[in-house]
Amino acid sequence: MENNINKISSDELSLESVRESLISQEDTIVFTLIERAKFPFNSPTYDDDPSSSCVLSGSLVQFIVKETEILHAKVGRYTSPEEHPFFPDDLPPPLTPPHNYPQVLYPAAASVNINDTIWKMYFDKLLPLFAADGDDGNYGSTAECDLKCLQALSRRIHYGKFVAEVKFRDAPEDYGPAIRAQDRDALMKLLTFESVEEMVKSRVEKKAMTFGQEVTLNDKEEKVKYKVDPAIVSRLYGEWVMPLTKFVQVEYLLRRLS
Ligand SMILES: O=C(O)C(=O)C[C@]1(C(=O)O)C=C[C@@H](O)C=C1
Repeated sequence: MENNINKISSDELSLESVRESLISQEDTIVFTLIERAKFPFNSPTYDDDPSSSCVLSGSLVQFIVKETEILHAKVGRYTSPEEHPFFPDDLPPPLTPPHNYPQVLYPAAASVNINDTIWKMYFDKLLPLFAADGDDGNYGSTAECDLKCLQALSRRIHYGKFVAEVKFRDAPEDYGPAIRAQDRDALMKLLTFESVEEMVKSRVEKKAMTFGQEVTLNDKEEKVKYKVDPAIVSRLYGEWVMPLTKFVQVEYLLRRLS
């Protein structure tokens, strides 16, 4: 079962419980990448200037993400402190009754949303690394897979807010002076654990091997094939997911005492 922070009250929050959630979210990220890799690149999905016969004002993927977020906003998705829309402007209010989320985060956390950066990273850097060249015409399904990847990455990266809150509560005497001095470098140093990062990279590579292994009944098959290159998943974490999670932590902490 997904380790959801909402089931954890503010008092039970610990570095261990938050790290457990990050570990569980790795599975979601690996599975969503595997699903996206079933389709080729399908470049018309990303065409900002679709043909004049098309009534969409942006790309197909923008349309799918925006319209899905409008629907999800109506059912209260973005009232959860774990969820961040990619197109936050003009979202409708929830039609569903409000949910009482535990107040774990400092209120200024709400202003931290780095989905623009995540969007660019996903489409400019990551997708070209793992989507095979080609066009099979399944643009709607492709955009739906992109949406799932983006949501999973955004959730994981913004989880940095919870990690930062725990770290602050565990050592206010260390973090307080750096926050008051608005010293980004000092905060980054305090919250970084290189040995943990190495473990995360190895684990996600192993998960990509385990979950994405092509299964055959031919025992003589010599070379095992993977649906998404495990080295790319490890690189995704090392170059983008963890640095962006740390960036969110710093942004959160800078606002923690304001
Ligand atoms: O586990 C932590 O302490 C985190 O801050 C999370 C995380 C990560 O993104 O996985 C980020 C920074 C640390 O250097 C190690 C790991």
